[in-house]
Amino acid sequence: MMSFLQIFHRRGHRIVPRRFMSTSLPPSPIPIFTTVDSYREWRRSALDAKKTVGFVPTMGALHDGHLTLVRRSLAENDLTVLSIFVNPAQFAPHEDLATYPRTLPRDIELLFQQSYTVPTQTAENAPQIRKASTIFLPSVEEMYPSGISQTVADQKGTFVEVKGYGEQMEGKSRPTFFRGVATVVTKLFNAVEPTHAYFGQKDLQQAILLRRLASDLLLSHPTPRNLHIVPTVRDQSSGLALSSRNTYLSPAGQQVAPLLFSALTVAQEAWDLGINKAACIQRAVNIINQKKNEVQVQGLDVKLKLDYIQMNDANEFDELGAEETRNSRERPVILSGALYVDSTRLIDNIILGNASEIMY
Ligand SMILES: Nc1ncnc2c1ncn2[C@@H]1O[C@H](COP(=O)(O)OP(=O)(O)OP(=O)(O)O)[C@@H](O)[C@H]1O
Ligand SMILES: CC(C)(CO)[C@@H](O)C(=O)[O-]
Ligand code: BAL
Repeated sequence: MMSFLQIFHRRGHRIVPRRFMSTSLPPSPIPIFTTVDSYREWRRSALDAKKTVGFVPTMGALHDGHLTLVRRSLAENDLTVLSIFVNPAQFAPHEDLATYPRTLPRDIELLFQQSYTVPTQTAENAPQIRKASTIFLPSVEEMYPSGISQTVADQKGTFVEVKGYGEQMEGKSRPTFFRGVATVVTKLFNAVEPTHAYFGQKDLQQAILLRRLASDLLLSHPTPRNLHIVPTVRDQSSGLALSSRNTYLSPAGQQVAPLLFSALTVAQEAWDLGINKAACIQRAVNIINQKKNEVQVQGLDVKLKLDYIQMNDANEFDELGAEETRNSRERPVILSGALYVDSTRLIDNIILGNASEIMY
């Protein structure tokens, strides 16, 4: 049987699948597949070799949040695949599809730096070091053979909707977002056939909705149980959740961006004291308003606009009633928010209650 590397052609330190020797790709020590067919050839050999495949879907512009998902996958799977695809269907026509950061050469470099040393049973065995196995980098045409319009009314072809779970929180502000995400992730799962898949808590509604999708569509690659959610990685000193869109922030914007997490933390503290939902959220809103005043007094060149702060059931996503307290809820609650810092929309969340019911 051919080894994994035998199906690639080596040229210097660049390794690309034989079937795709494009000059438009940057040099990469990690094999890059740009078509589903070529990826499937690799996937078949992984299947024959009975290897488990961990999958980390991304839109690129990698940071330590993504890399934490990669490291978890490396630790839990024989092979790890990372996809980079900026999915037009999840961007509304007025959103930032055109300007979304695209940093492929740096992404490849960062990914290649990640490794996991498999613990060995005996001192004689040489330690096995795992690194990412492949990057799946499809074109828009590859992912949307029927074409794709960002305007839902103009779309033709097959789309996936998770009804009842995409209208709250993020879905209220971005009504077509989860349709786009559910559609592309279904396609990615079909193409990549992962044993395990890894998503970040920063986009918690997305990850829980995708578990629902895996359950409703009876997926086996991955099963809902094998769709994992990894805690949000934050800037150590400010608490700001890492996000590709943070690169849009001006210096003044970077200074105030940790505000969203601070406001959520204040609401969490109030909730833990037994204070009701409406009052918890009011305390968080007060923190934001206070900062708006400070910004004005200090003459900082930055505009803040709160989109929402909400509390929703972590399974059904129904919004909590104003009078509810921690005593009225047995199951975990998502405390989440979105804040515009100038035109950059930042999101964040904290799980209230038993997070281990969700975070696995
Ligand atoms: N700070 C983070 N901690 C943990 N996971 C994260 C973090 N940021 C992103 N992820 C996860 O990485 C995966 C890919 O996310 P994506 O490529 O959209 O990056 P992003 O930083 O979330 O970008 P954006 O700025 O567009 O929200 C998602 O599952 C997302 O939840
Ligand atoms: C899951 C995802 C890769 C689908 O495009 C995207 O929404 C993201 O990066 O969170
Ligand atoms: N991380 C979520 C991707 C998006 O906002 O489009």
